[in-house]
Amino acid sequence: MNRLLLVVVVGGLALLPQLHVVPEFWITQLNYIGLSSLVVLGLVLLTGVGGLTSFGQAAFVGIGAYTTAWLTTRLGWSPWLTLFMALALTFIFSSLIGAITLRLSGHYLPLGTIAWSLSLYYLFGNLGFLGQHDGISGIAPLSIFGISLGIGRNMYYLIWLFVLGSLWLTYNLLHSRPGRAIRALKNGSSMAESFGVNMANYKVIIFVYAALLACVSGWLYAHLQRAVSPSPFGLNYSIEYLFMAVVGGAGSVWGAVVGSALILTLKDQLQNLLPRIFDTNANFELIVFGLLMIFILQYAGNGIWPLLERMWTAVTGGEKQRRMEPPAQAATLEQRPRPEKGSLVLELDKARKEFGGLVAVNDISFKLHAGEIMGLIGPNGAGKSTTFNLITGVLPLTSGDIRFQGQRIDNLRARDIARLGIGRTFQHVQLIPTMTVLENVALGAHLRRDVGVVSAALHTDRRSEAELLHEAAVQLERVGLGDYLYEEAGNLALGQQRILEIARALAADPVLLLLDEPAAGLRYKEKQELAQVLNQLSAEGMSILLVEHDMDFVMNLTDHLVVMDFGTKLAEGKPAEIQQNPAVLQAYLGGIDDDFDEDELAGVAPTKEAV
Ligand SMILES: Nc1ncnc2c1ncn2[C@@H]1O[C@H](COP(=O)(O)OP(=O)(O)OP(=O)(O)O)[C@@H](O)[C@H]1O
Repeated sequence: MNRLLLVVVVGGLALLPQLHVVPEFWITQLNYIGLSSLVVLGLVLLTGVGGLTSFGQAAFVGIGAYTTAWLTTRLGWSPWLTLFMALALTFIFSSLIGAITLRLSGHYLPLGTIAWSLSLYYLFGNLGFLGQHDGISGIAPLSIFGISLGIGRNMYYLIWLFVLGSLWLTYNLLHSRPGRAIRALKNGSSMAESFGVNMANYKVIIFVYAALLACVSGWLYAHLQRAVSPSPFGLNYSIEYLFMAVVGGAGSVWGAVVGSALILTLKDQLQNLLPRIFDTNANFELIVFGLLMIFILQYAGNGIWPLLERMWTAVTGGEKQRRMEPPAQAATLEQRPRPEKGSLVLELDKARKEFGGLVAVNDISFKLHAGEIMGLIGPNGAGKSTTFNLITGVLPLTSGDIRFQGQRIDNLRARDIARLGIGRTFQHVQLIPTMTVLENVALGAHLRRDVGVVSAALHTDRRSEAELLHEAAVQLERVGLGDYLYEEAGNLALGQQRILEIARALAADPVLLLLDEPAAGLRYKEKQELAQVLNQLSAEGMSILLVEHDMDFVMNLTDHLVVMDFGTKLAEGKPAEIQQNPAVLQAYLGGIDDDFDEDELAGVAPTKEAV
């Protein structure tokens, strides 16, 4: 949000209760909007950003509310102490169910959240010491420094202090090292894991984070309402929170406030208006909400906030200017030691991969040395990408072994292999399209700094963050994308997106670079520039293994080629030898692949050795 607008919003919020013309009803309404905003903010992170749908947030509100209700009324604890108790309880509970539920994928995950949310709801309603369905009443109001928060106008300040604080924490978190990993969750796990991100951990982290926000909301609710009963913690309310997130804009922190304000205001107005129109007390507002949901999904799939943001930018134009500034100068990240030029970097020994009855990689063996550029070529379906996935740990080997700098890696996970110094790009570009080019590349440097969630949320990570962004900018400059730092990655042409993937892989400071069809979609001049960058990297000692269908590009660039066909190694040697190899010519001329023709393979362009 623009700073000026932020000052206006915060100033307005602070002044509102002081204006006695503002009726008590609106203060109460704003208090409930604040309470909902806290829960919905958690959903923005969990569902909007992380792509994990939860129908159980109201249950966590219940844990916060019941903990303080019971401890203050039955044991006489201070409410401020119960806040920590409620947070601790929610932390333990959400970590446990998160670790279990988040293993589920697809529609099983929302179903799982419904299951435990219903269980908790019935637990609240049936436990005798929690007052069963009558709940607990007589909860004392909060007070700070002798000032009672028993009246709505005072409680308002505390609620909105929590809301603004949570918005700040969440915004910081999203724009940080862990935040980039969280934003990668939605795109599936293989890409981010290839840069060392432990995706399962981050899923649990955002689940717990969202649960803690809901718990705070419940704690505040109990002391505002001064009584708790199970009904506001049921499935209906969880659905309503999700609804608020979608309507407000599940991808942006302010969407939580906008969604909560819109839905609660609309609900209240409709509850007044509809009975008068239809002369009945039936819950017709639910029908209106259903229609509204269809309308929003149809015409503003990302919710209301992005529309408001776009309108504001169009009016002020200020955002554009700020975007032009490159990230601040920062210390250069330290590099891992490079292997001696010519030393053995990668060795595949009878690597084999079977998919059921299909042998996609059939006992392939080859060696790659430091500073060498090796090409892996072959017709479509030859097993090249599968070989890449075996090396990077995305797929497990059926048999054989793979060694990287002497260490066996075929039993390691993708993120552990990334940690050893293997960077990669993907055959089908895997970027986070709504994230800037700079942030996408910074994700590649994930393992080079160790910033945790707490430090990111409190924004004490400034130095590390500046170093990561600086490194990302340096790599983008190196591959020729320095003019696109703040462009959304999804707006780049496909060829540029491939180059962006190379910059991201370089940001990981790899010893070995695996490039899957890097030249696809590039124009002639761009290919030449790419070849120049790769040659320079190789001169610096980087080992490169690339899969490529463009024969001119491969023959000019590589030192060594391995040719695959139907999963088997057909030939291996220098480009000039491969061009003359009868078996290779036969494989390409057999009509298996349209990408090749005889002239192309025969090397119309001079090969690297000839140059
Ligand atoms: N996950 C999978 N499950 C089953 N079969 C697979 C899987 N991945 C790849 N294959 C099959 O393995 C074979 C090799 O595929 P691979 O993608 O490795 O070939 P490729 O040489 O990279 O082809 P292209 O040049 O078209 O990308 C193909 O027959 C493919 O259908």
